[in-house]
Amino acid sequence: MRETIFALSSGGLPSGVAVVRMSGPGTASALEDLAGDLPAPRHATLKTLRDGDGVILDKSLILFFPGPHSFTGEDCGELHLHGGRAVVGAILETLSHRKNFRLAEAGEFTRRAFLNGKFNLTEAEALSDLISAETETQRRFALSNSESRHKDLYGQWRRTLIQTRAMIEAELDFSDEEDVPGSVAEQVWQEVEGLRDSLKRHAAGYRTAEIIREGFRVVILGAPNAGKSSLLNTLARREIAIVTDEPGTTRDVLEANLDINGIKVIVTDTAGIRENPGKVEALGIDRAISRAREADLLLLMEDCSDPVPVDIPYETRSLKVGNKLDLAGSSPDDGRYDFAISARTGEGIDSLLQKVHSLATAATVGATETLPFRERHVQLLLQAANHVESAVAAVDSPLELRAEELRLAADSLGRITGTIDVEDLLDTIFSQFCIGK
Ligand SMILES: Nc1nc2c(ncn2[C@@H]2O[C@H](COP(=O)(O)OP(=O)(O)OP(=O)(O)O)[C@@H](O)[C@H]2O)c(=O)[nH]1
Ligand SMILES: [K+]
Ligand SMILES: [Mg+2]
Repeated sequence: MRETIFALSSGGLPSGVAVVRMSGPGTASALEDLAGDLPAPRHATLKTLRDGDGVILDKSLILFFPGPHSFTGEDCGELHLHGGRAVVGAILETLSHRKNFRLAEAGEFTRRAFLNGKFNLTEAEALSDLISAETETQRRFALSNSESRHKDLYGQWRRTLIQTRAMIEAELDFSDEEDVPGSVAEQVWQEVEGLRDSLKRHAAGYRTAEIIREGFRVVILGAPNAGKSSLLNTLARREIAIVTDEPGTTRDVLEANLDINGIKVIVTDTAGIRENPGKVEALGIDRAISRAREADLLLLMEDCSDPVPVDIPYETRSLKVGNKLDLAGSSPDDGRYDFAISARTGEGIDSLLQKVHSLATAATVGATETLPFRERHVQLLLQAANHVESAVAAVDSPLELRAEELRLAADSLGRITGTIDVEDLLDTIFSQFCIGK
């Protein structure tokens, strides 16, 4: 018999209300035993909940959602408890003693919903993103991905591939006849080549999705004492990094997550770069340089009252920032810096932030398009593109083989949304969800 799963689905305790959710065949009898009788479907009903010995557990709103019209497609129940640790503890304890009841694993409710056809895989992943969304851009992106737009797009591409196969197979069937129109094949292959390009272009859009989901990465680089850590603290509005007048204070990589007008930005402070550093500092400098390579934007910082430029090779977009404007007396030479600021007085910080915001916005404009938003999606898309490429390139191969490549490409696409067997992927995908989801 299928187990009934349960979990605290609301956040940390204590809280005003705590929602315990359950799903599975034992739901109705559990609600009945707890509340005395089963409430009408989908009607919030105030009930006194008791354990098996009749001891009162809590007075709470309870809901019953009979399957298949529920979140998971199974019978589901919700207990809206008083959000105390002992209350929730007592309820979970009582449920755990029921036969075939157990605590849900991470993402298990959503997994059951997926298996019952409530949504496809990308929609489930988008739901997980919606729960972790911290900024407006992340929220909107996750919501739009929770619609069927991936399934629509990949479905359309799969249909093209399947139709093409059908045409090739038709050609095979008639190949012993004289007047098979060779031009049909030509036109078909052109379309397939176009599809390969679309797949590649679409896969490349992952970078935009990554910036939205993970954050736009800004790395501050510069000589020791330029004021990098001071800038990080000013931007984060708290003392994340130690600031002293000693050059070489920061040895490690420090990060602050900012929400700049709805976009997640990760600012990284690094060890000051200089010749002949100490042992620990040298390791810090290596880290600084490797972070700089992954950055979306570098802030190359100098003390503008005493500039010591650093010279490292990089290809990333960068801005030159002159700090300690308050010490420089007057604005530094025109053109030497993109921005002159004082991490101490806050002068110039707003316009620097505005610039960072506009660059981050530019990097995320693609958010309204359908984009792959997991590494997993990209791998399958590139797999599909490679199969299509093999089909296109194998001009001298038998048509059967080329048709087979197209079938493999269509399957790769189907795996993204879970249209095609994905059993082996489910553990990895749903374990990234939180408990109770
Ligand atoms: N007057 C003035 N002093 C500043 C400003 N920004 C930083 N400082 C001072 O400069 C010194 C170095 O600042 P840090 O923020 O530690 O510099 P850093 O670049 O992180 O230095 P390292 O970690 O050693 O590479 C400290 O004494 C700060 O108080 C500024 O805008 N104006
Ligand atoms: K310092
Ligand atoms: Mg520092």
